[in-house]
Amino acid sequence: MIEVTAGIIQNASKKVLITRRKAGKHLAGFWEFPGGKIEADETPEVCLAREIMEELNIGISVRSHFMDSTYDYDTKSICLKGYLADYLEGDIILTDHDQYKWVAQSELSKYEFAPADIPIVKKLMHDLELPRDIKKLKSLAKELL
Ligand SMILES: Nc1nc2c([nH]c(=O)n2[C@@H]2O[C@H](COP(=O)(O)OP(=O)(O)OP(=O)(O)O)[C@@H](O)[C@H]2O)c(=O)[nH]1
Ligand SMILES: [Mg+2]
Repeated sequence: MIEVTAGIIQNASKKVLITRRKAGKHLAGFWEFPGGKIEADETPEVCLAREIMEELNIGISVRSHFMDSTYDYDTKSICLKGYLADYLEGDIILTDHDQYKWVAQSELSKYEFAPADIPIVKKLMHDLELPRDIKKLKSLAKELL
């Protein structure tokens, strides 16, 4: 099982950074949360910050673990470790990707993500719906009281 970190990186306006894998790479053309393989003796947090600086030239601050998603591709099995992170500094320079986008969390389902990412996208969309459900419950409770 290959352990891979993936950053759900948010900017000041809460948009999330997604990147598209360039031609020649495994899963070329699919969108992903940028990151990469964890090296020996590296924590996921250190790995993620390193990969993001190497691949995108930006500094981030890793906030917390979000969820893991395991997926068996034909040639390899991957444990994708999703972490929430904040954008800090730097202008994006692409090396492993041919496109990047800052997107609202509610728009994530419009993009074709790598298969291992789908559960992470689903959870991000689901978490977004929670506050709305709580509001509905509150107004229902008021009506009943
Ligand atoms: N970084 C990243 N990799 C993902 C995601 N989803 C997913 O299936 N993968 C797969 O995880 C594997 C390793 O990721 P990677 O190619 O970014 O690893 P890396 O940066 O260390 O690159 P390298 O192997 O070219 O040195 C790839 O097969 C990639 O397709 C994702 O959201 N982010
Ligand atoms: Mg990578």
